[in-house]
Amino acid sequence: MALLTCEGVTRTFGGMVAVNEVDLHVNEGEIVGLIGPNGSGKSTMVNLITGVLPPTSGRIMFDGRDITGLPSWKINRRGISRTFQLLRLFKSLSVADNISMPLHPRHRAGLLASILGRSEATAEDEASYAQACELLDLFELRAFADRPASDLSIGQQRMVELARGIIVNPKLFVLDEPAAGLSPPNVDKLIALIRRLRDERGITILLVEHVMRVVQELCDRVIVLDYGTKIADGPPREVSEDPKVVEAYIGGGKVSRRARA
Ligand SMILES: Nc1ncnc2c1ncn2[C@@H]1O[C@H](COP(=O)(O)OP(=O)(O)OP(=O)(O)O)[C@@H](O)[C@H]1O
Repeated sequence: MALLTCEGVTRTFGGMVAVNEVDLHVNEGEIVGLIGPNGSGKSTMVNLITGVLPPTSGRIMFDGRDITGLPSWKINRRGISRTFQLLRLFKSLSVADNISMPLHPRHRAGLLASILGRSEATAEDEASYAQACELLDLFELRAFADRPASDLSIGQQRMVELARGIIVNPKLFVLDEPAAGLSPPNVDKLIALIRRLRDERGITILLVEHVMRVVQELCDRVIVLDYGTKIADGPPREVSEDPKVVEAYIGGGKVSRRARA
């Protein structure tokens, strides 16, 4: 069953069409890759799905409801979580605090009570800390719970970003280039971890990724964008042999192709 459906989704910036009439769906329990040359519209598509940007036209349905144009915090509450291309950790905060941060606005006691140090806030803080530690066990980073995020390597920081994304128990987790800058052993760890998120926690995954090994090994299905238009949608092996996809990549992305034009 489709958890996410985009119908005729378009986004323009001035006269430039970044995403052009895209139809796509992600089924419950699937790991779907969203790929394409530089500038093909992947990040814009992610921003439209997660409410960072409203579409210019088209409709986005999630879990049976229309989420088109909702702000990102509402979309997050409906069950879509995401990571960003650039790491967004608070380096001086502890690893556990970074992971539990998305829980705080949801707490009954809220930020003010937390500042005033009321006991209800303390109980919720303890519960958040325990949840963060449980995820740190899963990510094999438990020993770092109380250390500042700045003590972590880039690979470990990416894991912390993933943990922060799933602490709210999303139905759909959208990952924007999670393998960027990772060493090959860390890419292996990432692949295993994302698979566990789906298999053990039932989280559906939409993954933007340039590292093709991740896409080939992990994805059930791959959607390809080129110049904002969907040009392929199918199993990874089939898509990688599709002449339109080969041409899009050989064409080299927006810089060289627009220069050629
Ligand atoms: N806020 C914006 N204002 C104007 N143009 C934008 C904006 N965001 C994206 N674009 C343009 O939209 C097009 C698609 O960009 P987008 O970042 O979505 O592509 P991408 O496939 O994610 O690229 P990359 O792989 O390099 O991250 C590009 O031509 C980009 O310059």
